[in-house]
Amino acid sequence: MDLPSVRQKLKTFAEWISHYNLVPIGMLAKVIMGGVLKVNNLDKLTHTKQEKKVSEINCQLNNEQQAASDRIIRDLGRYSVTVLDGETGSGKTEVYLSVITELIKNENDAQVLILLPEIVLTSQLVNRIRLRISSDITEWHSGLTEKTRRNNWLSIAHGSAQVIIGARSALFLPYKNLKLVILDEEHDSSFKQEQGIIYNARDMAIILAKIENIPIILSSATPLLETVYHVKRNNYNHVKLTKRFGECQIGLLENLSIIRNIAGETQVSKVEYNKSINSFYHKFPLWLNIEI
Ligand SMILES: Nc1ncnc2c1ncn2[C@@H]1O[C@H](COP(=O)(O)OP(=O)(O)OP(=O)(O)O)[C@@H](O)[C@H]1O
Repeated sequence: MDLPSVRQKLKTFAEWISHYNLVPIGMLAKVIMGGVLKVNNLDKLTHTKQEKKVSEINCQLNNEQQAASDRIIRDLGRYSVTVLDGETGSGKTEVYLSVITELIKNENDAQVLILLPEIVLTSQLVNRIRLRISSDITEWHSGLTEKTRRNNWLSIAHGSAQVIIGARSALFLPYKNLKLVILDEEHDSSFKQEQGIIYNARDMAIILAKIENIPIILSSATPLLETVYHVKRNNYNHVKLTKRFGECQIGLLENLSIIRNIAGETQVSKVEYNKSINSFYHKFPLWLNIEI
């Protein structure tokens, strides 16, 4: 039977997680096997080979997005953490999709992992990417049937799956040639797994990138304070999108970057602005002391 072997880097990653999160390595082995390798179903371990067909992205980036994409592409090929910071609707997803296409264009066998905080976001993004760059997107989350799970796990291990979109546990898959990790909505607390194996997938994704010596992109409209701290210390690269794409409007002034932007463009009166900022400051006092 043509079963993939476990790469040393995956073992190193599992050992690191086990040590850091005080988790028995056996429990991690089970997650790595993805519920796929079972003694009584070895005969079912065959998979449909995926056709590699990531194509040119059919989207023209604006100047700011293009500059962001170019900046990230410059760092492909080695470990780096880049914060892709831009308000909702500024086109962060389009930027990282263009990075993915560029990467796969240059390296035909490269695999990319996009980690999302919620399963429900997975299918939305899968549909969007299918329209944009490729029909072969591989999903990984608890909502898959056993058969799909088996097929996807094997495609990932054999390297025929190229763009993998998943929830937390996708971190532990046996990638053959992982070259880029993207963590979308990096601030989302759902990246914390609080049952069974307790870990923070956001932090562990950075460790995975470090061990694999590959770049990781942290995408967010509201980066975490610890992310802001690392940007200020120059530990992370910082790429900023300052404009929403097109002229779409957002209903509520709930986000500091929106409040700032509106103040900058003086679309609201000073009194309204001060009222918004004071109420925000009341809720999140630390934010206002940190400019990035
Ligand atoms: N260069 C572009 N060309 C065409 N459409 C674009 C472009 N950039 C962004 N858009 C469109 O603008 C909308 C918002 O873009 P996108 O989802 O990439 O933003 P985002 O910053 O990732 O948003 P969120 O923070 O909600 O994840 C989408 O409908 C997207 O298709």
